[in-house]
Order: sequence, then C-alpha cells, then structure tokens
Amino acid sequence: MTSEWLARDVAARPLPVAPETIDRIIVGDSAPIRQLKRLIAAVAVSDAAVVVTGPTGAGKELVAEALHRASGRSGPLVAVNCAAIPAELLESELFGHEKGAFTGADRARIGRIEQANGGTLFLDEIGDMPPALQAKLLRVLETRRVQRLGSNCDTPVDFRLVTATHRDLCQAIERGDFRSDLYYRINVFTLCVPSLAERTCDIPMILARMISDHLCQNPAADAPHFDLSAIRALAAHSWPGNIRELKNVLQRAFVMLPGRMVTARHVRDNLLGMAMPDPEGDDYALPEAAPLGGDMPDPSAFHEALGKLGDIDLRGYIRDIEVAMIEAALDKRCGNVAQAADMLRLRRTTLIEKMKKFGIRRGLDA
Ligand SMILES: Nc1ncnc2c1ncn2[C@@H]1O[C@H](COP(=O)(O)OP(=O)(O)OP(=O)(O)O)[C@@H](O)[C@H]1O
Repeated sequence: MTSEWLARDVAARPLPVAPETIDRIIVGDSAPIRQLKRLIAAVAVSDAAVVVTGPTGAGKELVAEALHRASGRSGPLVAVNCAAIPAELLESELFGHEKGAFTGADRARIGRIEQANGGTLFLDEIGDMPPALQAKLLRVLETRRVQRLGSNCDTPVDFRLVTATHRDLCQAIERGDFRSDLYYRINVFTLCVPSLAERTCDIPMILARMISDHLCQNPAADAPHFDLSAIRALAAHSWPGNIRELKNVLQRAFVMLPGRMVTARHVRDNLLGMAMPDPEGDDYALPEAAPLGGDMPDPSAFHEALGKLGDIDLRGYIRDIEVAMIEAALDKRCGNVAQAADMLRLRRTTLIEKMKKFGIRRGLDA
C-alpha cells in the first residue's frame, strides 16, 4: 500500500483528526507539506505500522510525534535511535532485562518496547538495527508480546510502531542487511518527508516559528530580522542538512546579528559562510520598535506574493514604494526634511540625495 494510493484516497475524505494538532507540530504550508499533513491525519487513527522516510534533518521525528499526538493514544511516545546505541546495549534497551540477566544487570529494568505500551514506539534509523535484533523485533510484532532478557515470561504489549530511516530499505534487503519479512511488517504505510530544498517557500514560516520558540526559551534574546533579500538567499541555498541546518543558521544569526536586519549579504557571508559580520552594522541597525513600524506589511509577505506573479519590474516597483514612502513622510512632517529622514531612519543627506534622484522638491526649495 503506497503513499500515492493513500494520497488519492484521502484527497476526497474528511480529515479524521483536527488538523490543528498536526499544524502545531509540523510547520509549513507548501504543497508537499500540506499533502504530508493530510496523509498523517488519515493514517494517525489506525494502528498500522508506518515507515517515515526522508533525508537527514528533514523532520522525520516530528512526523512520528504528529502521528502519535493525532492518534489519540493515551500512552507515551517512546523514541529510540537504533544507530545511536551500541549494538550490544540495544537489545536490553529495547527488551529490558531481569536482575542477573548479564554481568552488570544488578536490577530488573523495563525495556523501551514495554514503556511504549498504550502509546507509540518510534524506532529511528531502523535500517541500522543488527540482524539478530530484527528477528526479535519481528517476533514481538507478530505475537504482540515481549520477553525481557533473562526471563521466561512474555508480557503482552500494545503499541503503534513508527520507524524512520534515511537508508533505502529495499536496497538493504537486496544486500542482505535487512529482513524482508520485517520490512513488510513495519511498512504498512510509507510517509515521505520532503527535503527543505523542495519546499523553500516554507522558510519564512519555519523561521518565524523557530524565532518565537527561541524567544520563549531565551526571553532576553534580541531576534535578528530577515529582509526579503535574505529570504531569497536562504531559498536559493541547497540545504543538504535540511531543517536542522536552517536551525543552525538561525542560531548563528542570533549570536552574530542580534537585533539587526539580516540581508542577502549576511546570509551568504556570515550565516552560510562563516565570516564575522561588521560589528558597526553598516546595515540598518534596528531600534527597539518594530522594524517597519505600525502596520507596514512584513517583507516576507512578498515571498508568497512573488511566487504567484509572473514577471515583475522590481526596480520600478521598489522605486514607486520609495517615492510613496518619502512623500508620505514629508507630508506627515509638514515638509521638514530632517524630521522625515528621522522617520524613515535615513541620514538627512541620504534622504536629500534620494529626493533629488526622484525629483521630489518638497522641503528642498525653502
Ligand atoms: N516543520 C518543521 N518546523 C520547525 N522545525 C522543524 C520542522 N521539521 C523539523 N524541525 C526541526 O529540525 C530538526 C531536525 O528534525 P528531526 O530530528 O525531526 O529530523 P530527522 O529527519 O528525524 O533527522 P535525522 O534523519 O537526522 O534523524 C529538529 O530540531 C526539529 O525540531
């Protein structure tokens, strides 16, 4: 049963779970992410096993979390990274052990599979699970019972299995590294998480969420502000590390450009490149107030608008905006150029230069 089949099937059906639950966890509104969220909503309420695939850092663990939250299961979400635990410890980690089961087992310990009872077991990097454990896991899935190391008794378990891997499991089966019978057990549904490069229009939304999360955890932090050129530079990057890489870029921006307007040059030189930014801030250092003041549209709004447009005369459009804003500031300050320059956060001489360039005479002739 493939995602394509499911995609066709769910397109026409009402969603079984509130989409807000999934929206809160998975940020993004691009077509591939909207499709992924619909699939999660459709699959979440069943008990079927799900394999989540996708490149590293794309958000596979978040998909497991969304599946769990939307499933309504009352038990916990228990996550185990099979690649991060040494093979010799993974067995007791998953299955638990009785006291004295092996040297050093000085007390009994419940395994992660039992911990997930009533909830969801998320096995990350299942493609890295040693073959002997694959056989044991298969037995648990078939019998719905688990046996701790050193015990003769089986304990019944009820969990929903979600697995993830960045490996191609079909190739692993061909190489003999992964059991095909386990593959068919764990792979009732496949959910593919798109790479960030396939959904760069989600970058402004993801950045906004990451900034607000960062500010929640560090209320004293001074957030950087990404202008349209910065967003476009971010969208042009190839993102081999996907959202994890974007998170790192934002962390660098918090450290190197706090409270400053981040431009395309900063993105290229200081955030994707590692050069230190100019400490003086030749860009527009921001005062405490909102960068554009009052009700001005956020520059990121253009990102979406531009996506829907065909060709645009960018220079002409920006010139019209500049002229309109300069004239509005001069009106507001009754033709006083110095005060209008303050309002626009420009040097007086810079404003005069612009006025001459655009042929705006108001306030210059007096
Ligand atoms: N849509 C999203 N919105 C905001 N943050 C996200 C989103 N998707 C992923 N992240 C963040 O990106 C980081 C990587 O996500 P996650 O660990 O889920 O990726 P992964 O695909 O499981 O990575 P790996 O392949 O290395 O296991 C995490 O810090 C996660 O919180």
